[in-house]
Amino acid sequence: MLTIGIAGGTGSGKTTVVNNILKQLDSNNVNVLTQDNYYHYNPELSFDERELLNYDHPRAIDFDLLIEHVKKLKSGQAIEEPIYSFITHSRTEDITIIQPKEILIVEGILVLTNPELRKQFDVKVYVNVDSDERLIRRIRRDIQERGRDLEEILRRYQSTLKPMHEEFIQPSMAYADIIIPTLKKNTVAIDVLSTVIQNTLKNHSS
Ligand SMILES: Nc1ncnc2c1ncn2[C@@H]1O[C@H](COP(=O)(O)OP(=O)(O)O)[C@@H](O)[C@H]1O
Ligand SMILES: Nc1ccn([C@@H]2O[C@H](COP(=O)(O)O)[C@@H](O)[C@H]2O)c(=O)n1
Repeated sequence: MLTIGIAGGTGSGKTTVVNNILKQLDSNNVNVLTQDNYYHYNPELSFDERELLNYDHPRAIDFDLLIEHVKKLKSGQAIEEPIYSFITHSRTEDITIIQPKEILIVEGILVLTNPELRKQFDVKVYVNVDSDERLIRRIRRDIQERGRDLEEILRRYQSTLKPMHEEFIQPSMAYADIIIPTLKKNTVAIDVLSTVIQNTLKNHSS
């Protein structure tokens, strides 16, 4: 199995890059694990308490479970991936059963910050976009898709998102094999990654 880690700040375009790669491939051969589904489960906290948590620190992620799932898939076993809701700040009751496939993509802001998880990746990618652009994209997306208002987004940006980005996420770019700038449509980088994946699939089937 070829395992690819894709990191980058919030709003950098990780999900968009993954979707563009999937468009060029037979998606029957590819699994995508999203770090967002591995936020710690905090059922003992109220909604108001969960809303105040720092979701940009590595401690917010259940890396033990994420690493266990990556290892299981790599060893040919199925996993039960949790499903997270940004509306309730919590895991839902649902899960997705994922069967192993030839390609595994793991994407999320913090996936290159954890040494044990990094070891699992054959290719490490960082999507790099400046903070102004990411904040603009985040405001638009969180209002349209994640049920947030401007005040909540800006409060989170100043209190946790920006400091955590500078302390943990941006420095993790140093571990990347490939850095994708997505201020423009970066078709060349997408083509390169898709070719690496297609070549791996060809080598496995020959
Ligand atoms: N190259 C790009 N140019 C303009 N907008 C983009 C680009 N890539 C992503 N976006 C937009 O920015 C927002 C955040 O992108 P997304 O892929 O969800 O980022 P991430 O997964 O890194 O948080 C989305 O609304 C998406 O449509
Ligand atoms: N309950 C939550 C959990 C996380 N976030 C924010 O999501 C961002 C990571 O997701 P991307 O798709 O943007 O990479 C991260 O910056 C958290 O602040 C949230 O708002 N609420």
